[in-house]
Amino acid sequence: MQQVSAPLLEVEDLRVRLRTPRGPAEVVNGLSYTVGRGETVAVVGESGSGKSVSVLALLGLLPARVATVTGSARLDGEDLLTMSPERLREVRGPGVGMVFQDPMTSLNPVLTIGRQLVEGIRAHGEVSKAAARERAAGLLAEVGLPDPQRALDRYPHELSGGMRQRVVIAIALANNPSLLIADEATTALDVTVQAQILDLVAGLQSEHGTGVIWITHDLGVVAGIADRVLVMYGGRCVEDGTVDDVLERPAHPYTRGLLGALPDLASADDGELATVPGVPPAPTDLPPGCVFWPRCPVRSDPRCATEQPPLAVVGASGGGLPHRAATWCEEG
Ligand SMILES: Nc1ncnc2c1ncn2[C@@H]1O[C@H](COP(=O)(O)OP(=O)(O)OP(=O)(O)O)[C@@H](O)[C@H]1O
Repeated sequence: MQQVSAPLLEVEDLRVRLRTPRGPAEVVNGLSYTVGRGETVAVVGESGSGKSVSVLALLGLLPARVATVTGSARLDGEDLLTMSPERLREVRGPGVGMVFQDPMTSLNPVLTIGRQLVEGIRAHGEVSKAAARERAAGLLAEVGLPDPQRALDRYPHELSGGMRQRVVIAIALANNPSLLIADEATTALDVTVQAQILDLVAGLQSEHGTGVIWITHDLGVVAGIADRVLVMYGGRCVEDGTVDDVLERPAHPYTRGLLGALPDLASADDGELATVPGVPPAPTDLPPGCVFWPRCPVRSDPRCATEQPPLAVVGASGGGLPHRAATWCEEG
């Protein structure tokens, strides 16, 4: 699905600095991207590249005493980063659905599944309790929970991890959000259930024009659901473009490493992002030039070590969408 009107979400120059015992950590460094209505943007990158922190920052979920967030993130024109906490809470419910890796962080252990779903549904619309319960059971069936009526009366600890994650997904989808943020949301689920969830999300997108940010390590999922891909490294976007551009014609040595396209650089692992030798830079001590320079086998330009490459257009593809990469290396 392609973006047709003004983007649903416009993130501009997002920066997150965390206070850590080892000094300030620049965890997200000038991230800019858009998500169109009905569009899916996959965010990929190694552990620690700033993917989770960047979406937590959008939703005001980082504790203010340790995190400084700057930039802007306009959802339907309204900046999430400067809105009042009350307004943000209003927007988060029906406007943005979130699914994070650990379902227990999203579920209240002392409330039944039904109560949590029904409360979510009723908080944002005039719905009777009975109708909300019906909708809750329907949603649980849609995410593949067996015996949804019975599941409504259970507490989170009575369900398996996979079941709990499906409940969290049902809650996130309950109000047909305009934006869905999923952070490794289906990683722990088996492939059949994962396929079911991805279908459900695709249905929501075509019916309601939901924009999706999908953080994943799974290249099969990226290839299957993403319209565009954003590759993060060291808190920066090092490459973005349509799914075909990034997966078929990766321009950044880091992306090529992740895709196993640089045989010296990476070892591919069944459908997962490949493992690139070496470790990412500490966010308290980022290199002055290209953020990937210390691990890069290409280093074909003298500026690699000293000057940070801008995210520049490397080619345009179908629909005129740019393919961008932040590298000095000619051959990528
Ligand atoms: N509460 C925190 N305090 C200090 N540093 C943190 C905190 N949370 C995250 N970080 C640091 O921020 C950086 C980015 O972490 P983040 O979780 O966003 O990475 P990620 O790309 O989402 O990784 P993963 O794929 O493992 O979820 C890491 O260096 C991490 O150590």
